[in-house]
Amino acid sequence: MSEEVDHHGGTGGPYVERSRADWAELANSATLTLTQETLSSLRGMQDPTSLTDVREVYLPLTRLLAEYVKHTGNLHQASNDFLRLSVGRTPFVIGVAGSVAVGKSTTARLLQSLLASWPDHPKVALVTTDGFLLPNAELERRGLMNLKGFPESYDRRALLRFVMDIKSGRDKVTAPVYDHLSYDIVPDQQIVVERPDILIIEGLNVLQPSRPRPDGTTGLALSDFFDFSVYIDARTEAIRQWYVQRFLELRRTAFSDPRSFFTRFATLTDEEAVQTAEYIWDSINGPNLVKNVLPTRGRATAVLRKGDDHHIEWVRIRKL
Ligand SMILES: Nc1ncnc2c1ncn2[C@@H]1O[C@H](COP(=O)(O)OP(=O)(O)O)[C@@H](O)[C@H]1O
Ligand SMILES: CC(C)(COP(=O)(O)O)[C@@H](O)C(=O)NCCC(=O)O
Repeated sequence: MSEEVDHHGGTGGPYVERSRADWAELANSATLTLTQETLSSLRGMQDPTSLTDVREVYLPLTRLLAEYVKHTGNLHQASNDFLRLSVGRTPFVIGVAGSVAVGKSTTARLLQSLLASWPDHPKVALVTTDGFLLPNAELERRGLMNLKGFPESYDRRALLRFVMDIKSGRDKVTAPVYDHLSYDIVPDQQIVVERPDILIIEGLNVLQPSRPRPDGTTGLALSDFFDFSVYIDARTEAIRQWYVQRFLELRRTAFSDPRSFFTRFATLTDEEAVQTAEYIWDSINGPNLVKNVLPTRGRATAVLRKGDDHHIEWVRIRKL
């Protein structure tokens, strides 16, 4: 294995970076139980993640996660002993962050499946933060319809309360549900999370710092309650291309569904569809990535960096 690569001044930076080849070696002899069929069902639209990628990238990541889960459990026990308490362990919370169209949902679903297949079969729940977006009617009222995905388009208080309730060890916590097809919150529908061993929370803004209050003080952030976090990274221009490609595919599929908010896009020509996707990217998702999402990358425990062809090229881990 080669020496660690470090872009932060010799060995002084707070991160260690591993090339894909070196990272892949860390899987050691761990066996992959995931089948091609399961992988296909977990992959997002146009996501080329292969079983080789799972073996070389995600398997080592889950081995590292197993260490974090085990040692967090030991720390919980030691803390209980010290405080002469016998409180139960709260769910281990993993945040998955990154741009729109970078492939967060594939990563989150893969992690859920791989972690759930550990020998002790932990209960692994997955919640996406889009359920905490304000309903379209409220976004319209606040003039935020063209800022969907920006921090201010979420009910941030409800999102923080959700994670705090999870970390309080509550038996049953609920989350609202978003539907990409109708492009809105689904009224009267909820996800129920009942004391999982592990909770994965995936979304653009999960690593956002808390926003300053009017008096200048700051409160708690979602990531204050994370035990581990993963940021999916790639060149901004590459993600823009993936967004446009996915939009073209959605035009052929989801947008043709009469229930879709975007039915008006189903009949666009290729050229018009590319222009529309580029416009949405350049006016909403691109600026959100640069202004709000990318600046949170340094807070992640692990960064998975993709090349322009979607394949993960290197992995960066925060030193402990
Ligand atoms: N307008 C849409 N209609 C239907 N599905 C969509 C639409 N936009 C995004 N999706 C789907 O929603 C999921 C999440 O997308 P996104 O938030 O961009 O995250 P990511 O690509 O990082 O997983 C993806 O599987 C994508 O295919
Ligand atoms: C729903 C999203 C904000 C993602 O939300 P997340 O789950 O990351 O909180 C995003 O996929 C989206 O729809 N953005 C709005 C601009 C667009 O239509 O691409």
